[in-house]
Order: sequence, then C-alpha cells, then structure tokens
Amino acid sequence: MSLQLEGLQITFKGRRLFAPVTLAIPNGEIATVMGPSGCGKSTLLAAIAGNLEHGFSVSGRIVLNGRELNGTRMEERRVGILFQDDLLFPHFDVYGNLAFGVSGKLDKKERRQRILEALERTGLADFAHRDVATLSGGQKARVSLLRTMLAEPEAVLLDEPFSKLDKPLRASFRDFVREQVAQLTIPALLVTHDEEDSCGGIICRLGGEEDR
Ligand SMILES: Nc1ncnc2c1ncn2[C@@H]1O[C@H](COP(=O)(O)OP(=O)(O)OP(=O)(O)O)[C@@H](O)[C@H]1O
Repeated sequence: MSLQLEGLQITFKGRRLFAPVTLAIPNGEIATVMGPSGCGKSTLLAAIAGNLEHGFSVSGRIVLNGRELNGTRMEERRVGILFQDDLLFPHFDVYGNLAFGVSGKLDKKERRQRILEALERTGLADFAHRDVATLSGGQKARVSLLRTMLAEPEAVLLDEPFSKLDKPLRASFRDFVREQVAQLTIPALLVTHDEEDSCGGIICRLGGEEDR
C-alpha cells in the first residue's frame, strides 16, 4: 500500500508545468520533490490534496492505498498537508491547537486521550498548556506537524517545512518528521530546496522546459 502517481501532469491554461511524474511511495517512507522555483512543486502537492486553484487541470492517476483520488473531493482524500507558514492559532494553547486536528466524530474523552497520547509520544507532554506564542520555531513546527497527523491522514504532504528553521533545528525537526511518518506508516511527499533533507530517500526532480 502506498501513494502512487502515474503519469501525473498539470496544465495551466493549456501550458504543461512539468514532464509527467510517475512515483510510488511506500507507507512509512518520504519521497522528496525538487526543482527550480516556479516549476510546480506546490501545485503538485495541491493536485494530490485535491486543492488546485481554478484554471489548473490534472491528468494521470493519483492512487492512495488502492483508492483512485482523481475527481474526488478534498475532504474524501484523507491527505494531510503542512505548509512552511502553517500558522498555529494564537489564542489557543498547544492542546487547543491540537484539538483542531482531531476528528470531530470522536467524543470529548477520546479526543483528549488522542491529544495527550500524541504529546506524550513526541516528548511534548509538558507543552500542553503553553501559549503557542511562547514556543520556539522548532517547537511550533512540531506542534503543526502533530496537528496534521492527529487528523489521521493516509498520506502527508510537506511543503518546505524546514525552510524557516536554522541548521540544528532543521536536523532535529527532520528526524521528528521521519519518526512520525514511520510510526504512522503513511507515505509522505516532501518539497524542499535542500537535497540534505531527503537523506537518501526517493527523489523526484520536476522537469522544466528542457525536459519536455
Ligand atoms: N493562482 C495562480 N494563477 C496562475 N498561475 C499560478 C498560480 N499559482 C501558481 N501559478 C504558476 O504555476 C507555476 C507553478 O507554481 P508553484 O507555486 O507550484 O511552483 P513551485 O515550484 O512550488 O515554486 P517555489 O519553489 O518558488 O515555491 C508557476 O509558474 C506559477 O507562477
């Protein structure tokens, strides 16, 4: 089971953004998308999440755990997405922010248990009632990722999640992301400018004009 992209192409007003992408990401692994600015990396993630802006169209197949996602609504896809500027809600503490990630279908007790377990598992238990404004950049990044993961997505898309962190924080957040993806055994697709972030996993380079 995995996330598979089969000959995926995106066009904007008839212009193709990149050469067709074919990729299979096994559960628990992270594939990295690289390419020059403007080549369509964020747009590729939006196509997978089902959140493309008006004017873009997709061809090829997106298959998640055997389910074809093309044509389905964003809410049905069960794909989590984390942006570099994923803002936490400033008027809520860490616990309150994480509560936004947990399914509303669970009762209050179950929701609370899920959040506390996630905080415990990630060594953030002491932060539950911290005002998010008092967190460091690295801590905020961890809370944002946890919020995304608490929604129990079947795949996660990460759009430059490390770019605002300095080198040591970047390395520890990278490890944190890897642990989370492995623990939840879901496939992840990471957009980054830095090859170091991929650490030897699958790398997908989006082709520019010269590759068409
Ligand atoms: N809403 C939009 N309307 C028109 N064109 C858009 C829109 N959003 C993005 N584009 C264009 O689509 C192309 C792909 O943009 P995208 O943001 O996916 O690139 P990117 O590879 O993620 O860039 P960067 O590395 O700079 O973040 C670019 O040429 C961009 O100008």
